[in-house]
Amino acid sequence: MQMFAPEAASASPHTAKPIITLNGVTKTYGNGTTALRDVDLAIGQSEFVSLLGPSGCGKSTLLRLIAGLGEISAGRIDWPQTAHTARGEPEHDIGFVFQEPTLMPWATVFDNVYLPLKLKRMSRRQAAPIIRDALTKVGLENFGKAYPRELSGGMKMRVSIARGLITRPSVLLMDEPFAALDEITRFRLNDDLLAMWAGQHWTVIFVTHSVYESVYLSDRIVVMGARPGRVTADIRIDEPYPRSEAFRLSSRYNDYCRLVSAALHETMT
Ligand SMILES: Nc1ncnc2c1ncn2[C@@H]1O[C@H](COP(=O)(O)OP(=O)(O)OP(=O)(O)O)[C@@H](O)[C@H]1O
Repeated sequence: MQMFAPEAASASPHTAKPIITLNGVTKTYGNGTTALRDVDLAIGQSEFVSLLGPSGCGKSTLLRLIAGLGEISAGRIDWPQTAHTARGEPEHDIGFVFQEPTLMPWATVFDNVYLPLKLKRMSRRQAAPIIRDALTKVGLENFGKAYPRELSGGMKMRVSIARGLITRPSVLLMDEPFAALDEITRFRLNDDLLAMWAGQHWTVIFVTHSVYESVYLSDRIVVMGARPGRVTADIRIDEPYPRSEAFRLSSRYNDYCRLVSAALHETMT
């Protein structure tokens, strides 16, 4: 595996304690497909990590296993900083945002965002200020009463992000959330996501196919290769936040994109 580490140690979050560790994680599906083999990875608290790799290299599988959806075939995933229930299950809150906003079409924006709190048995009255705050953060404060069919693709994705964040999770898992959006909307949501992350500093694990998006957003890019899915490079984007259009237009951004593209190319050939 290639490691691209910066010369100088940078301040947190790079030096943060791991919040999730994967050791020798292997996943073989019932049909015999080995989606992941021997994945070792430590995700630091408050890191913004992108998983980048060709189609079928196991990015979504990895995200789902971290979310506790599906059995691991070998190896282990640990949450070293998290308390455990009496049954040994980690007590962490995870937010999940999918590529499709997956909103309930019959429910208003308010009710869509309310769902995770409702599942936690919080009353509408108690939840209302929390939902208003979340909708304000994603720029939809005036759309609580709207239905999904009345929203653009970007707005639906904002609702999905508000719903993913409503329980104030310590880890937000995002599976190609902006892949279906046009470039302008995507850039805007990239900026909004970074602004929210700067305020809260949850840990983000972000799956993408886009080198450009991963370099803009992440402080670390984990490149994966296929057949079997494994980590082939771990690249730090040692560039301060907040990031802006100036970073996107800078030569450093270009250099990082070239470096990451080369690592991706290598894994595919
Ligand atoms: N439920 C399943 N049953 C059997 N095989 C599966 C299942 N889910 C995924 N796979 C296989 O596991 C491998 C990894 O799939 P996964 O969706 O994790 O990759 P990915 O990197 O997220 O792909 P993409 O970028 O195209 O979304 C693929 O070969 C896929 O066909």
